[in-house]
Amino acid sequence: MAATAERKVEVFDTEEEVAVSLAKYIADLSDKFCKERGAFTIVLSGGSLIESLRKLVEPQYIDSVEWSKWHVFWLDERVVPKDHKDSNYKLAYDGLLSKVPILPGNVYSINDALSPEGAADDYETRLKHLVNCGVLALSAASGFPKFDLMLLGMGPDGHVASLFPGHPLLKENKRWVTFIKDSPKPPPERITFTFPVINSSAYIALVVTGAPQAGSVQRALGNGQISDKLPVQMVSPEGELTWFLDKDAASKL
Ligand SMILES: O=C1O[C@H](COP(=O)(O)O)[C@@H](O)[C@H](O)[C@H]1O
Repeated sequence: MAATAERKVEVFDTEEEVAVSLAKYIADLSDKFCKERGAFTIVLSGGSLIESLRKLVEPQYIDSVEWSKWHVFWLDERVVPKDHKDSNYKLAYDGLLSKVPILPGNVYSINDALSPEGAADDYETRLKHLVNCGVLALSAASGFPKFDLMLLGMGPDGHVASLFPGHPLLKENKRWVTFIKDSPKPPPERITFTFPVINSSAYIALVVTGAPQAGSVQRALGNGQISDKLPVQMVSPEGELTWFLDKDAASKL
């Protein structure tokens, strides 16, 4: 479905250098899309990614980024209350959103009062509404929503979003947002964007730090021929894919 991605791999000595470079990358894309279309649609993951966004709250970016034009989404979310320790929304709110002047109405968190099925349906319906009102673009190539930037993390097992190795959801090709009730990583109930949505993105940053991830990074970026693809190997956007790795994550390359 998606055209072959333009892929860049950036390796930094430290996670601190990853965070510095990532902040500039995001700020530059924000500037580009705010100028081009008057809005910037950015998709956050949970996990270690949020800590790596810490440089965005420094004065240099607080004062220059057009935060009021940001529209913030989640690649995946755990179906727990928003104040629960496992909530990806809470993680992002505490680490970033509470510290920058993004309009509350432009932060699209899930309805945590619904079941996983209901929350996935509700999120997909809200995305369709945002396409209809022009906030969210639609990919002419795939017919799925085209976010300006997605920030992906990767688990040690090679999962991205809540799309886990060997799970049937890897093959979902109709839904924009779906749900899982048997996530191998707790908590079990989650909603997640599907691969057709991920791969319709204009830009994707895959941010991976730490030694436990090195084996999956090697499988994804090394030369070995392995027939069984890890979820991370299925990330192939219409636009540009950039890996941000620290030395530990890249240690087996
Ligand atoms: O459960 C999740 O895990 C992945 C990876 O997290 P990390 O802490 O290993 O970076 C994360 O990207 C996803 O959003 C989250 O729900």
